[in-house]
Amino acid sequence: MSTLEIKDLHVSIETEQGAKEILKGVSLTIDSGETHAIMGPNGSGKSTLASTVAGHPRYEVTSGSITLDGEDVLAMEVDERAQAGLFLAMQYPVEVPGVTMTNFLRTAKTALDGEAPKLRTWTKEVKEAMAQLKIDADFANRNVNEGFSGGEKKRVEILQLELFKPKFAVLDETDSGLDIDALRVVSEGVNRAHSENNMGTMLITHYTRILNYIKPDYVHVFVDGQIAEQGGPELADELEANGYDRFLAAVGA
Ligand SMILES: Nc1ncnc2c1ncn2[C@@H]1O[C@H](COP(=O)(O)OP(=O)(O)OP(=O)(O)O)[C@@H](O)[C@H]1O
Repeated sequence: MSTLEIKDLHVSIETEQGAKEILKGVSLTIDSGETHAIMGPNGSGKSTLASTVAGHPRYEVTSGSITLDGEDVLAMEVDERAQAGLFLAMQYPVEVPGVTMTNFLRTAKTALDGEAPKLRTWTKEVKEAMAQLKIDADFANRNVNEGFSGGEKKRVEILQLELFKPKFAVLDETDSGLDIDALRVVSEGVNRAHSENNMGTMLITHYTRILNYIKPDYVHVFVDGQIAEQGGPELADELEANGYDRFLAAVGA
């Protein structure tokens, strides 16, 4: 079993007015196989948490720690974090002109594993994963995310998740912009990664709809750079019914 542990994390960004603290002491422990949903109002710092775990240079960790099985994640470069088993699916996946999906997937898999996957089994695996995610075979020859619709980009993120087999995934608003069918297909991909690889997940979302498909073990309410409350799936239902008012009032926002 693996553990991703975030302890009393404080993160600032540099603005024109000087340093601004966005995360104000976040603690969260995710074990293999667990799904933790993070819900919170706009601007509360959810994406900042995701980007900090992934190692985005813009975010400065002023105190606290992130460890993966006791190893200091904050001391790792971005590629080392991926090699250690962390995966980030971003709110806005980037386009990579001039690099086909086929080349990208194989190059990334080689970099992650330290050796090239066997061509015959790999090609079969990619084809099967694409079919399960209902991604047309033509996409293999297209440049990464170039001209992909929002929903297509999200499917391709989950394709990577299934092929790269990370220990932990951070999914930042993977449900945004998905139609009902795509939401189901994408959720099934995440669920497969759970059951087949015992992946742990931090799932950032605004809507409880995705939680009908990907069942969270824990729900954390994120307000003003902190976790205001944690509970089980019933907490998501309360948020859906009542919004964030009671949590915002508690921090005086
Ligand atoms: N360059 C910047 N200058 C000032 N404030 C910034 C800058 N970058 C981020 N922030 C602020 O950091 C806060 C946290 O943003 P973040 O994207 O992490 O929130 P979020 O919870 O993911 O929001 P959303 O639900 O809208 O995606 C926001 O108030 C945002 O305006």
